Amino acid sequence: MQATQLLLEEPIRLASILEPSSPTAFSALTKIIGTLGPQSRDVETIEALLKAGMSVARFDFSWGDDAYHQETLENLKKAVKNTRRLCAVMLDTVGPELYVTNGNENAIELQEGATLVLTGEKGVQASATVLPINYDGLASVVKKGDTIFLGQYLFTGSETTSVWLEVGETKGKDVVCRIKNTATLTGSLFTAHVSHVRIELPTLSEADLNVISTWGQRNQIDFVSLSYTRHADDVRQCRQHLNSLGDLKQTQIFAKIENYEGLAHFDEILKEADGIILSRGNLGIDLPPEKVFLFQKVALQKCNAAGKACIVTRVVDSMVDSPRPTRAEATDVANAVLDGTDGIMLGAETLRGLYPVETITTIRKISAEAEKVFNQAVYFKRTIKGVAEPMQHLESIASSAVRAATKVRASVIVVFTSSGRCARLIAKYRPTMPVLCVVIPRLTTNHLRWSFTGAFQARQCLVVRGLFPMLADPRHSSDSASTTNESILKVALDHGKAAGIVKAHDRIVVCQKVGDSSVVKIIELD
Ligand SMILES: Nc1ncnc2c1ncn2[C@@H]1O[C@H](COP(=O)(O)OP(=O)(O)O)[C@@H](O)[C@H]1O
Ligand SMILES: C=C(OP(=O)(O)O)C(=O)O
Ligand SMILES: [K+]
Ligand SMILES: [Mg+2]
Repeated sequence: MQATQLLLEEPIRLASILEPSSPTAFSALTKIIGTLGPQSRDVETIEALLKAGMSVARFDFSWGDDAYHQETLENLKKAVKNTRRLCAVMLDTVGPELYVTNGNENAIELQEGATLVLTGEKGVQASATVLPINYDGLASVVKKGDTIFLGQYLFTGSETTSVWLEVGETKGKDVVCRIKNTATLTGSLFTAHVSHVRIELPTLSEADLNVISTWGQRNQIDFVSLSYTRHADDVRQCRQHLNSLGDLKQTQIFAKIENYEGLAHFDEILKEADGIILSRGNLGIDLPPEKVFLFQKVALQKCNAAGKACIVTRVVDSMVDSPRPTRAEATDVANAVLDGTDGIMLGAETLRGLYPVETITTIRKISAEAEKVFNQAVYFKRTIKGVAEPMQHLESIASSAVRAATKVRASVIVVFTSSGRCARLIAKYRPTMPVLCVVIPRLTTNHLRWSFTGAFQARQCLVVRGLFPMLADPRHSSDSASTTNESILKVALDHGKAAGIVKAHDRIVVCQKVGDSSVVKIIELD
C-alpha cells in the first residue's frame, strides 16, 4: 500500500495520535458481525453487543440445532426491541466441512510423534488413537505426506487445542497419521482442514437445504453465509433454493471463500454473490502464511470495485481469553479497514470468548481510528477511474453525491431508496461521513396477501460500510412526490440529530428522486 493511501497531514505530531477520540454512536463506519453462542446468547449480553456496535448476528449451524439457535434469536429480537437498534440475521451453513464429533466430550490428549487414525467407519467412539470423521471418502482423496489440521470448533489456530497431522498411509476408510505437535482437543466438535484437497461433498448439504427451508424461512433471514463456496454454481444453487421459498427471494447470499478452490474461482463467485466473506480461519490454513495478505488486498479491491460488500473474519483470536488484543491483531484490524473492508466478523471471540462485549468495542474503536486516516481522495479517484463511461445514471448520481458531500464537508449524506441499490452505490465511493439510508416501503402482493418491502432492504444495509438504515413510516406514500419526501427527510434528520451525527448549521447532501429525475441536493440546516 503506497504511503499516499494514508491521509496523514504531514508532519503529524505523534502525541496528537494519543488524544482521546470522541465517542459517538456512529463512531465507526465499518460494520461488525458477531457469531452468537454460549457466551453471547442472553438478552443482557446481546443488548450490550448491540450498544457496542454489532449490527449483524451470525447463527452458525456447524454447531447447535434449530431449537438452540431459535432461542438465541428470540433473545436477539428482545434485545433489538429494548435497545431500538436494528440488527440483521445471518444463517451460516455447514457445507462440506470435515468434522469429528466427540460425543462424550472427554478431553483428548495427543502426543507429538504418536499415531492417530482418522476413520470413515461409522459408530466409532473418539479416543486418543482413533477419531471418527464425517467424510468416509477421506482415505481416497488424501495421499502420503498430506497435512491435516484438526482444531476445536471455531479454532483460532494459535491455541494448544489444535493439532497438525501428517498422513502416513490409508487402509480402507482409515487414514493413519502422525501427530506433529502435542495438543489437547476439548469440546464436542472438532473441525478438520485438509490442504489443497477437493472434498467431494456438496457445498449445500441436504442438512443445509433443510435448515434454510425451516429455520431460515421461519425467521425470514437477511443473509445466508455460504460456507466453503468453491464455484459460482454453488451460489446459483443457493439462490434457486431461496427463490423457491417465497419471501427468501429477498435474502442475500454472502459467499465464504474458505479454501484454495474458492480463491481460484473468486471472480465468477463475486459476480454471482451479493457479497463475499474472506474466511481467514480456514483460508489461513489452506494458504501459506506469506500469501494471506496479498489475497486479502486483491480480494477487497475487487469487491470494492464491484460495489459489493466484503467481510474479513478471525481478527482478534487472543481476545477469546484476554480483555485486550495483541498489537499484531489490533494492527490487522486497522489494515483490513485501510484495505477497504466493509465489515469484520468475529467467530470464537463472541461465540465462546470470555470478553464478547469488549471485543466488539475494541473492533469499533480500531476501525474508527483507521477510518480517520483512510485516504478517501486516493480511493475515490482510483474507483471512479475503474468505471466504464458513459456511466450509468445512478452511478453518476451516487458518485456525485459523495464528491459533493466531501467538498462541502457535509456531516451526513441522506439517501432515499427502496431496494438499497442507490445506498450501496454511494457506499462504493467510501464517503467519510455516515450515510443515512431512508428505506421507503413498497406495497407488494404475491396474489395471496399484501406485504411491504423494506425490512430486508433496511437490514441488508447493516453489512455495508457507512450505511445507517432507517425504515420510513409506510403511511408516507412511496412515490417520490417531493412533499412526502420533505416530511420523511425531516424524520430522517431528527433521527440523525438523536444519534448525534447531525446538528444545527450542518450541511447535508440529499440523494432522492423528484418527479422522474434523480437529484443531489445540498441543504444548510438552520
Ligand atoms: N421513495 C423514494 N423517494 C424519493 N427518492 C427515491 C425513492 N426511492 C428511490 N429514490 C431515488 O431514486 C433513485 C434510484 O435509487 P434506487 O435505490 O435504485 O431506488 P429504488 O430502490 O426505488 O429502486 C435514487 O436517486 C434514489 O435516491
Ligand atoms: C468464518 C469462517 O468460517 P467459520 O467461522 O464458519 O468456520 C472462517 O473460517 O474464518
Ligand atoms: K459454518
Ligand atoms: Mg470456516
